[in-house]
Amino acid sequence: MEFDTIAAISTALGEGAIGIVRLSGDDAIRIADQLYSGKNSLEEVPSHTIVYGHIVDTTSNERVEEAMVSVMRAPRTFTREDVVEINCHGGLLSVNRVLQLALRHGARLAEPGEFTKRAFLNGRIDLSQAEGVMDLIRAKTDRAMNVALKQVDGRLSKKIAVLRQALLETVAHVEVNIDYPEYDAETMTHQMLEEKASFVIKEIEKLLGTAKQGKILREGLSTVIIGRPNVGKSSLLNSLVHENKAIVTDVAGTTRDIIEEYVNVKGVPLRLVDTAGIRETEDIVERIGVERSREVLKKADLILLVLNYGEELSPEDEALFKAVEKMNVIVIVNKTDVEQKIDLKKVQQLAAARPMVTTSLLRDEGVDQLEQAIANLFFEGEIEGDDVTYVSNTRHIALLEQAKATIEDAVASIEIGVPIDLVQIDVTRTWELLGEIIGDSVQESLIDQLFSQFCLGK
Ligand SMILES: Nc1nc2c(c(=O)[nH]1)N(C=O)[C@@H](CNc1ccc(C(=O)N[C@@H](CCC(=O)O)C(=O)O)cc1)CN2
Ligand SMILES: Nc1nc2c(ncn2[C@@H]2O[C@H](COP(=O)(O)OP(=O)(O)OP(=O)(O)O)[C@@H](O)[C@H]2O)c(=O)[nH]1
Ligand SMILES: [Mg+2]
Repeated sequence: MEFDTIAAISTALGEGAIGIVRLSGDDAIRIADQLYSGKNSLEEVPSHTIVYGHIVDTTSNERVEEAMVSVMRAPRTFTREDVVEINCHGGLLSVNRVLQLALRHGARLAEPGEFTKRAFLNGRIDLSQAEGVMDLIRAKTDRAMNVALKQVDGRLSKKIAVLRQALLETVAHVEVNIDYPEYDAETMTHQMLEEKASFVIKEIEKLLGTAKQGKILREGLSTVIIGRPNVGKSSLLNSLVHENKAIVTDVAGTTRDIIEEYVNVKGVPLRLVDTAGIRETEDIVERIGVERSREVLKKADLILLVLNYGEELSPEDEALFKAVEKMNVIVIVNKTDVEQKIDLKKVQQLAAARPMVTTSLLRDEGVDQLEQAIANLFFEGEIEGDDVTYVSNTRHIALLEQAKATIEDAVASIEIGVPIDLVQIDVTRTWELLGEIIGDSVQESLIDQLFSQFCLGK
């Protein structure tokens, strides 16, 4: 495909040792050569070499920068187009000046994600790999990074290709039977179609089975701290974040609204939410906070329920246990440094099979056990093996679910004896839905939207 030549700063904006201006497109080398002054013209240097020289403002004939310039000719490049990377001194102004010069000489400022988009449009990577690139940039833990890296490598793409091939074969088979009945092609019987379909269903289920963990790795585990006023919820957030983010006081009702923080707990990324203590309240501001607390509660993946070691269990505490009955809960009994009033046996009963940890956040005790409990809950016995292909992207999950429903429709139709050429419509649709994951048959507007979420220069 042919596009215009784009340019952008591809390194983080700010001061750094080196900043890179990247150009891609048919004119990349010609444009860069106009700014470049060195031993040879860039048009003459062999592909995939880096050369030393200066960047010159031709209007004033002034040396703007000292640079190393990489020249990479298509198609063995990130975008499959000619690519030039100008490595400048990493001050914000100098990198910007070089970019401005490139734009003046005919390059167009790239849109966010446009380099990666070209890698996709030029067929070097498919859509799920491109989405992996974005996840890679955003990954907050090593595990999340490994998942993204596998996706960039095309692990998911290959799985999808196998399923689509199986579906395509059945469709082709039916077509041959319909169009050329005189050929003695083996008739695609209902049973054969059903076998292929159940293979596809099983594989989709396997992929969807990884979705929960995959999504957690990618987006973070939505974790909500709840408990009566003053039990130490905000102190807990601060301990896990290892910073004082939330205001802690001895006044019950200190936290009025919701505080959110990202933390990495032994490889598990948490989106940690501190709430206003859930209780009946007269204060109208606080009441709004309490209502919002109840709302976030509904969407949580994990609840940290905090109790006070120095107080007897109250009906409110028991109500909290009830409110989170069907959820993932870790019970934390805090303030073990004060005199015990709580009945731990009773807590154990209420906690049932859920993990329970005692802490003194004041003395920084028990936090490690708590972190271990969180990690165990999500990775015990299921540390990812190399053979697991995680599905972590909401778009992919939705498409897999639709594909599964559609192929299940096909199976249901087979079972009630619907003619095979009608069943085939569902099979074809399933093939299309799976194709959307890798970017086959997706609309241009969706592609634009997906890539626009990237950073500038990627
Ligand atoms: N300086 C620099 N570093 C970078 C990038 C970049 O664009 N520039 N990348 C940008 O994200 C990443 C590397 N990703 C890349 C992926 C593929 C190709 C590439 O040229 N692929 C060719 C084959 C190259 C070969 O085998 O020699 C291809 O697939 O056809 C380049 C970079 C990270 N580091
Ligand atoms: N003795 C003792 N005090 C603690 C401990 N953890 C927290 N506190 C104190 O308990 C008080 C309340 O702590 P917060 O973290 O603000 O409690 P909270 O649950 O967020 O309170 P609200 O936001 O008002 O609902 C503060 O004075 C803390 O210093 C602990 O382990 N031992
Ligand atoms: Mg608080």
